[in-house]
This record gives sequence, C-alpha cells and structure tokens, in this order.
Amino acid sequence: MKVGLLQFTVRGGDRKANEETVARYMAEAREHRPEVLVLPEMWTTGYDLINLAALADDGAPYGDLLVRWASETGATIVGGSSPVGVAGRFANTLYAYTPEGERILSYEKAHLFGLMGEDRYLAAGSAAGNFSIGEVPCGAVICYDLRFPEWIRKTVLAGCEILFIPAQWPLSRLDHWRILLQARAIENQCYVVACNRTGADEKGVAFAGHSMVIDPWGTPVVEAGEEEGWLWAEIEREKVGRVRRKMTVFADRRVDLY
Ligand SMILES: NC(=O)CCC(=O)C(=O)O
Repeated sequence: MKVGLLQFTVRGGDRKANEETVARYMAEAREHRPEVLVLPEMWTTGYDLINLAALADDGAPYGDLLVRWASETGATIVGGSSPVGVAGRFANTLYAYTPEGERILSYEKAHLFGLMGEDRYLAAGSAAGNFSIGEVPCGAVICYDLRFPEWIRKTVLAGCEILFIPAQWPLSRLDHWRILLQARAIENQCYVVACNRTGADEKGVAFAGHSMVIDPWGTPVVEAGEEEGWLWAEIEREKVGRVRRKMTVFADRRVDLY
C-alpha cells in the first residue's frame, strides 16, 4: 500500500491559503499513484481558536475538498482534521474518504490539549476511530491522543493494523514525538503513520515536521525533516501478521489483572 504524508506550513485563520497549498500538492501527488494520502491536524484553519465560530464549518466544505482530492488522485484520503461545528458544538474532526467519495471515518479528537487552549474552545469526542481501507482494518487518533496508550490500545483491540495520527506537534517536544510514536507501534504491533505540520504559527511556535511511518516492529520506514512536502512510504501489511505471530503480545495479555 503506497502512502503519502503531506507536511506543510499551515496559515492560521487562512482557509483559502491552506486549501490552495494542499490543492497544489494534490496535483503533484497524482503521478506517484498513491493509495492513501494523509494530511496534518487542523490544516484548514490552524489553531486560530478565538475565531473558531467564523472559521469552522459544518463539515461540508472540509469534506467536499477531501472528496474532490480523493477522486482526482484515486487515493483514500485520511484528511488530517478541521474544526467542525454543529449547533454551536465544535470538535477537532478527522474525516476519511474513499476515491469513490464514501466517508469511511468521522473521528473527533478525544483528548483536548490544554497547552494550546483546546479545552476552552472545543468539545471532546468519545468514540474510537476504527475504519477500514479495503480489507485492511485501520484506526486513527489525533495528536495529543498519542499520549494516552489506553485509548490507542482500545482502538487496536477493536482491530487496527495501521494507525493514522495527524498532528500539530511542536519542535520543542520532537523527542517525545519520536519516542511515543515508536512506543505505540511496538506495543500495538501495528504500522504508525504520523503526519505533522511544519513551520511556525502566528505566535512564533515552531512545529516539528518529522512526519513518520513506523513498522509494527517499531522500525522507522521513513522520516521527514523539517521542510514542507510529501513523504512517501510503502506499507507491507504481511509484516503486521509476522510480528504478531512471532511475539504473541496480544495472546499474552493478563486480562485477569487489567
Ligand atoms: N495539537 C496537539 O494536540 C499538540 C500535542 C502536543 O504538543 C503534545 O506535546 O502532546
């Protein structure tokens, strides 16, 4: 399965500029014949939470763009996330679409990140992000959710061979990013596909880039630098089964203890 992760510099509060940037990269992606494309967290608006009510949509413009790009590229799009608001309740929401335009995932970030003010402006989701790409069981969480292994374990126990993690993760905690991503891949024996943003926001906070694909043994398959652009990787689904058969972590769980 050929996967492309787009890390780019999100412009806070400027949906038009962000849409134009992604559209440009989507046109470029076609020649790579991708099967899955992944975008970063809150790529439409950035963290302009004060203006959330004006910037968020009800899911339609955000979803419509993903439908268009999925159709144009022929890939399933795991569309990062965007603020989606219905009846005054806004959530950091991730949609995924097939090339045929079917929405296969709507996931709301479950753990709100106080350091970036999310808890003051957004509502937390409470449903796990399980979905399938063709026959492959997948899961998704968003950024800060990465710090909650219980939540990710729940997603994996429901069936997940590839875990997608769109993010806006700062450069100052790059070490946490890399260690936690690897740990989640090792302990859950699944692929981790993590797409971060690049550049700095309007307050001068620098973001890490370093999007990564990690295999179910915990070995990085690819890792980006801090620059904007596509990161490409090949996912070998058989590896998940191989690792899970070799080290029987799931069968060895002491469910009588925890
Ligand atoms: N957007 C986020 O959830 C950021 C999470 C983060 O930076 C962290 O250290 O955790």
